[in-house]
Amino acid sequence: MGIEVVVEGLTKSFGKQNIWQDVTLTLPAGEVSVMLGPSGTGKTVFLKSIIGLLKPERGRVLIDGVDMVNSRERDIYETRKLFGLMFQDGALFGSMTLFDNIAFPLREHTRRKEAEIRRIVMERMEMVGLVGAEGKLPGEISGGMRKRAGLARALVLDPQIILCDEPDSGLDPVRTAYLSQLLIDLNAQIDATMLIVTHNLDIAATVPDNMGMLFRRNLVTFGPREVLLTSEEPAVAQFLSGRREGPIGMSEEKDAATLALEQRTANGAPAPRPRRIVPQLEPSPGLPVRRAVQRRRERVLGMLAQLPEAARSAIMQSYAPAPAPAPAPAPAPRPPPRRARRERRHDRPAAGPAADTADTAGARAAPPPAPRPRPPP
Ligand SMILES: Nc1ncnc2c1ncn2[C@@H]1O[C@H](COP(=O)(O)OP(=O)(O)OP(=O)(O)O)[C@@H](O)[C@H]1O
Repeated sequence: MGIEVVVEGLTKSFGKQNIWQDVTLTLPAGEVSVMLGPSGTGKTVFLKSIIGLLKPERGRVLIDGVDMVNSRERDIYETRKLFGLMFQDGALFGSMTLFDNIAFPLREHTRRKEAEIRRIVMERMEMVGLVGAEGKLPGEISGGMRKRAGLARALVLDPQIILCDEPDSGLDPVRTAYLSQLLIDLNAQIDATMLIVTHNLDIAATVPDNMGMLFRRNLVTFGPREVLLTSEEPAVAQFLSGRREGPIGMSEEKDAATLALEQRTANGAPAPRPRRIVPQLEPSPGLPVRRAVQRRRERVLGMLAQLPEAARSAIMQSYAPAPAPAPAPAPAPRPPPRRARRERRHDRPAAGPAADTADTAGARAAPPPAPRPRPPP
């Protein structure tokens, strides 16, 4: 099972530029979380801080008892082996085949024999649907395949925490939909804790158990997906509806004058689209159920009283038992005996739709016998 990641009071600056401050959240073990936020709000910096590649000046990131900010470098290095990283561009070595790229962490960090490495690499390539492309160079394959290769490489060391930085960047909507399914399928198969940074609203709507958003140097919110998806917080609502009207501007945030002008002219702006929570993706048929689902259910129901009303009702709806299937239609009445039928025919009014008897209805419902398939010429 994946490992819980506890972030407490994390603050990161580069010189005088504060990126975000006092970020506190927990990535629940084995669940999938998404971090949203306009460009430049420090999502990548957040991922790098979790894995200990960047050093925040305050706060802690606790993983299995190790603080990735303040512990000894040796402990941080060891704990980093629990992670799988998928970068925006796949970060593949251009001169190596996909096989060698994916095998790279195994050859670098383990003493496994080549036969064992081959088995693991081929297994991961199968998981991401790349079997047959082992000999290709990154430059010879599509962007979607490069992403999947990056994901396969992130998986070879059996990570318990997977960080994905904009896995959808550069992908068309169809490939993005496949990638969303792949992420859920992976979670079902390996039960790892996952954090995905993305701008993609389809991924955000269908993949995660939990969601958060960074804006204006703060974590606006983090919690069960329903909290963010029903949030009335202006920056969240604007981001989710992809509108220009709201506090998010071209350069991350608007100044007060622009916002005031916008509010004065708000009457002319198109009405925001109503928001609807779509169901979370299920693993593909044949895969195990996600073990995180039951754990999350218990966790979320336990915190229900502390959540806003809209989120509470969305959660209750999602956990409501599925409606019972509609009752089977009553069997058609049996045709009366022949004599009675003949008598009744005399009473019948003019023929029309109302004259639909069990006989005719039955005749209509029975499809004509299907023609037998002809053998091919
Ligand atoms: N090593 C660094 N040194 C100085 N500044 C940095 C460094 N890394 C990132 N930054 C700055 O931190 C800010 C946040 O960058 P980051 O890449 O984390 O944003 P992001 O939210 O991931 O953006 P995007 O969605 O566009 O990828 C930016 O202003 C960036 O210039």
